[in-house]
Formats: sequence, C-alpha cells, structure tokens
Amino acid sequence: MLLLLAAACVVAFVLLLYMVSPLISPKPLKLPGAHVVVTGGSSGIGKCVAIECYKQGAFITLIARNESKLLQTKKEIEKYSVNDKQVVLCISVDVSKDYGHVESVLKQAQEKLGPVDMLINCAGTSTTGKFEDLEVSCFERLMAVNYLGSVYASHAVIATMKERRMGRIVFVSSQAGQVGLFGYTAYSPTKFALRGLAEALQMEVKPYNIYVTVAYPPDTDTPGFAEEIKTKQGNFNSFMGSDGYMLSVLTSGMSPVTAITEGLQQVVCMGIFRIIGLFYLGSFDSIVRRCMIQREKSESTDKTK
Ligand SMILES: NC(=O)C1=CN([C@@H]2O[C@H](COP(=O)(O)OP(=O)(O)OC[C@H]3O[C@@H](n4cnc5c(N)ncnc54)[C@H](OP(=O)(O)O)[C@@H]3O)[C@@H](O)[C@H]2O)C=CC1
Ligand SMILES: CCCCCCCCCCCCCCCC(=O)[C@@H](N)CO
Repeated sequence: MLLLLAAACVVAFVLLLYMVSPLISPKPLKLPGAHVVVTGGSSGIGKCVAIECYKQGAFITLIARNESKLLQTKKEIEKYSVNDKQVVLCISVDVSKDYGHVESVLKQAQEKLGPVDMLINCAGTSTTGKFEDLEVSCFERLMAVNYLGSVYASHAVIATMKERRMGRIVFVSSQAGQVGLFGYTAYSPTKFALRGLAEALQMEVKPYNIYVTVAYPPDTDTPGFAEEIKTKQGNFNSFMGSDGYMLSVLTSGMSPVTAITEGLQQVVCMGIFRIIGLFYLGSFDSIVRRCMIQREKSESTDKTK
C-alpha cells in the first residue's frame, strides 16, 4: 500500500514537472555577437570564462582594478578571435567601492558594445584564517567585494535587461558557499549571500526572460572551469565534479530547477547524500580535532625547550 502511494507520488511529481517544464528550461544564450561582461575577468576563472565566450564569437568587457593586468589579458584573449569585428573592452574599476562609478562605467560599456546580454560576476577574493585571528575589517572587505560587488554590477544592468526581455546573470559562488568550513568564516558567508540574492532575483526576473545561475566551483587552478560554464549555461545551479554534484543536490533547498531530471534526482538522492555528508562532516571534525591536539603538543614541547 505504502509502496503504491510512493509510486503515485513520484508519477504525480513527474507529471507536475512536465507541466511546468516550458517555464523552467531557458534556451541557451546565443554567444556569437553577444555582449558579455566579466567582472574579475583579468585573471583565473573569470579570464577562462571570458576566453571561452570570446572563442564562441562574443564581444567582451573585462572589469578589474589593475590596468596592466587587464591589458595583458585583453591581448591574450584577442588571440582567440573568430571574426575581425570582435572587441575586448577593458575597464579599470573597483566593483566594491562606489555604486555610482560602477553604474557609469557599465553605461559606457553598453554605449560602446551594445546592451549587456550576459553578466558574469566573478570578481572576488578570499582570506582564510581562524575566526579570532581575522581582523573584522577583513569580514567587511570580503562582503564588500564578493557580495556587494556582485550586487552593484547586477543592479547596473538589470533595468536594460528587463526592457529587452533578455539576459543572463551569473554569480560565481564557491563550494564554500554551500558548506561552511574551517578557516572560511570571513569568506563563506559572502558566498552563501550570493545564493540568497540569486534565488530572490531569479524569482523577480524570470517573467522577463532573464535567467540567473549560481556557480559553485571547487578549489580551482586549471582552466577546466570554462568547460563547465559552456555546458551549464541557463541552469540555476552550476557545479563541478562528484563532490560538487552531491553538494548541489544536498543543498538544493528552495532553489529553482532547470530540468525535470534535476528535480527528480534531488528527490531521490537527497536522503542518501545526507548520510554521505554526515560521514564527510565526521571526518572533517576528526581532522580538525587531530590538528588541534598536534598543535597543542608541539607548542608545549616548544615551551619546554
Ligand atoms: N580559485 C578557486 O579555488 C575558487 C574561486 N572561486 C571564486 O571565483 C572567483 C574568481 O576566483 P579566481 O579566479 O581564483 O581569482 P583571481 O584572484 O585569479 O582573480 C580575481 C579577479 O577579480 C578581480 N578583482 C578582485 N577584487 C576586485 C575588485 N574589488 N574590483 C574589481 N575587480 C576585482 C581581480 O583583478 P584586480 O585584482 O586587478 O582587481 C581578478 O581579475 C572569486 O569570486 C572566487 O571567490 C570560487 C571557488 C574556488
Ligand atoms: C554528500 C556530501 C559531499 C560533501 C563534499 C564536501 C566537499 C567540501 C569541499 C569544499 C571545498 C571548498 C573549496 C573552496 C574554494 C574556494 O572558494 C577558495 N579556494 C577560494 O579561495
């Protein structure tokens, strides 16, 4: 009897998802000729994403502070041009300081390269350390760059996107924005905050054909991330690797789904991943405890010397 009920529930759920599926599966943005703005585009993940979009024919605006790094990256990206009309524009601005300034440079960029089709909020930074060792100014700075920087840039482009009834906004969070970990007390909250922003914003802008994605990269030092953004475009959740998959199912909460199979996988796998997650947490706790004991031991032998 119970089994029958469970089966009926699953069938009803699938049917329901099928009914709303036209509403939840955005078409991928056509990158050829599109204007893509990448904050933090002069280095690391942002640079890889910019290169990937450029390779597919997009016009790129790179935003970061350091001008020489911007120009160097511009040259690097231009090597991948696919037609002679493509432009890479560089703007030197601190996304975390003055909203008026961010707004005016984005206006200028839109005057030069046309309205923004996709904004990738990748400018970010991290500091790690034990809570008591981190200055409170560090908490303020990370929140300003990682969170408010993304708010400012998105706020500056959203009105035009709504008018045009099209657009994509990507927030680059982190796996440390899905789970709080030792040493990340200043960083994790800024990345958790992006998810809250993304969920609320997505609900507002979906009727305007604007789609929001939150990317949760793991520790990254390879250009592999560019592959991810290519295949995940239009999805609300973007992750990498098997840990990333489990984390994104486990922390799916009230995030929207962008495919029927995504919702189904969450329903089926959540419980088992919670069990696996508890093992992870147990092992993290035991690592932390072991390190603490080791440190205390070495400190006390240092003292006796
Ligand atoms: N690498 C990793 O392991 C992971 C990274 N992430 C996130 O991905 C994003 C990119 O990381 P990663 O590629 O490693 O970073 P990098 O340090 O390589 O690049 C950071 C980029 O952001 C720019 N930037 C930093 N602060 C500001 C600011 N205040 N205003 C404007 N631009 C700024 C930098 O340029 P400039 O300094 O000239 O301003 C640079 O272009 C970050 O948000 C990070 O938190 C998430 C998960 C894992
Ligand atoms: C079923 C449950 C699975 C649980 C898996 C848990 C895995 C946790 C890995 C967390 C890695 C954190 C990377 C932070 C990267 C980052 O943002 C910084 N490099 C920036 O400096």
